[in-house]
Amino acid sequence: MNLPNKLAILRIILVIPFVIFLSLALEVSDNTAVSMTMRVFAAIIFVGASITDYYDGKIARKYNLITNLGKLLDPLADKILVISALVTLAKFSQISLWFVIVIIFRELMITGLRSIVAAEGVVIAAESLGKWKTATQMIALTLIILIPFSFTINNILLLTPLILTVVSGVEYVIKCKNVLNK
Ligand SMILES: O=P(O)(O)OC[C@H](O)CO
Repeated sequence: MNLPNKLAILRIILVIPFVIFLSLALEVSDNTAVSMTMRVFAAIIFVGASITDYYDGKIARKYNLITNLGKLLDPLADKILVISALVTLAKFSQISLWFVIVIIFRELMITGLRSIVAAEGVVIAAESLGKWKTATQMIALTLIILIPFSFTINNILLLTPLILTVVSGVEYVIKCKNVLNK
């Protein structure tokens, strides 16, 4: 359990206070001081957790701490964080449930494929498109968490991450298919 993996675990643990603050913010009206304060707390935790995503990879590469556990844990922690934000926002009708379903479907499918391929002895780490997908998801979600936009604007903000989620998902499916066909 090296530092990058500990940071990924921290990202998972931070989901608990994050969901509590975001739910509290959305339960009260959109523009009260209480709601805005809760939004700011939720956004700070979300951004903090997202930053650990940037640093765990950087530290792992710099200090040669890349492990198979890390290659699986890092994307999993990102997915847990992003999905927790999406589900909470959908629960309070802030974003389209269909967007959430598509993203969860992709994330579950890729995690499943990663495990199947890992059982064959091949570990598929995050690709550049997958990293962009996660980065754009985190940026769009930070804006949606922090600012009480309308339902339509929230969904427009999620369009780019949604497209990258699908396209990068297809890229992984092709990669896994090639590994399994070998
Ligand atoms: O697209 P994935 O599943 O490889 O996830 C990418 C990671 O979240 C990048 O840190």
